[in-house]
Amino acid sequence: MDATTVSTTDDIWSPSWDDPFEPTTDRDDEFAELTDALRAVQEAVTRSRPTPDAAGRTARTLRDLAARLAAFEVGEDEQISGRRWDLAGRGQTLTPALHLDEVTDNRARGRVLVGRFHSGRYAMNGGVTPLIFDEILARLANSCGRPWARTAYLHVNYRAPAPLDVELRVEAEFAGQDGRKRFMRGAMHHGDVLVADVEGLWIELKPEQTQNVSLAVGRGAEENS
Ligand SMILES: CCCCCCCC(=O)SCCNC(=O)CCNC(=O)[C@H](O)C(C)(C)COP(=O)(O)OP(=O)(O)OC[C@H]1O[C@@H](n2cnc3c(N)ncnc32)[C@H](O)[C@@H]1OP(=O)(O)O
Repeated sequence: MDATTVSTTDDIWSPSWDDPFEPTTDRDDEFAELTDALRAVQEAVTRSRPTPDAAGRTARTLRDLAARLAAFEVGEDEQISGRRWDLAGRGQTLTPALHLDEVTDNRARGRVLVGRFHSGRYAMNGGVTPLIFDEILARLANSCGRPWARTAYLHVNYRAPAPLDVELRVEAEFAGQDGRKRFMRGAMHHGDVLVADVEGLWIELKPEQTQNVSLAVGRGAEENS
């Protein structure tokens, strides 16, 4: 078997978790499919209570897959993960896949669905909320040709437990600019219920702070295609 061929573990996995969104990826896109598959594994491992034998066999399979992918390791500027701006989730699996419906000069709107992998016990883990806010606020802060800025703070208020396996709406607003400082606001809703809101500060980087860093929101897709 060459490095691009992997075995499956159909005998062990029988995924039961369906994403009610449309498929997050173009199924002809192999890297996007790989990311989707990894999310499915994360969710399935979290939801399972395998026998020791099934756990051991699965662990060996996963280690085998990691070793096969290690043959394709590249530097951070060459990797695909996190740089596929055209995909929900940008081809990464740290943050739940955020489906962006709109990004304008001063507003962004998206949807996210969080499974048990990101659970803090029957509700979304409190550390995941800032991940989602950071994602959408950063996209807005750095959109429309604005020079790259980094998060200086995120002040999150948790207003209600965020339910799992249902669609949450996430909104971001560009609240103002003062020199290099960009003030951002955001909110997360489940239906009419405000789940969390946030205030964030992004600071535009000075030239010396961008050295050796490839920064381009929205150009990753073409770079990687
Ligand atoms: C779209 C892609 C999705 C991925 C999302 C990724 C987004 C991120 O998570 S970025 C990673 C997390 N953030 C970081 O790692 C940033 C770490 N921090 C830094 O690098 C620096 O502190 C940085 C760049 C934010 C600011 O440093 P520096 O440029 O030296 O700022 P400095 O000149 O001291 O301050 C500029 C202004 O900002 C203010 N400021 C800076 N930090 C803060 C802060 N934490 N709180 C309040 N004000 C602040 C200063 O008071 C100053 O204000 P003023 O101009 O009125 O005097």
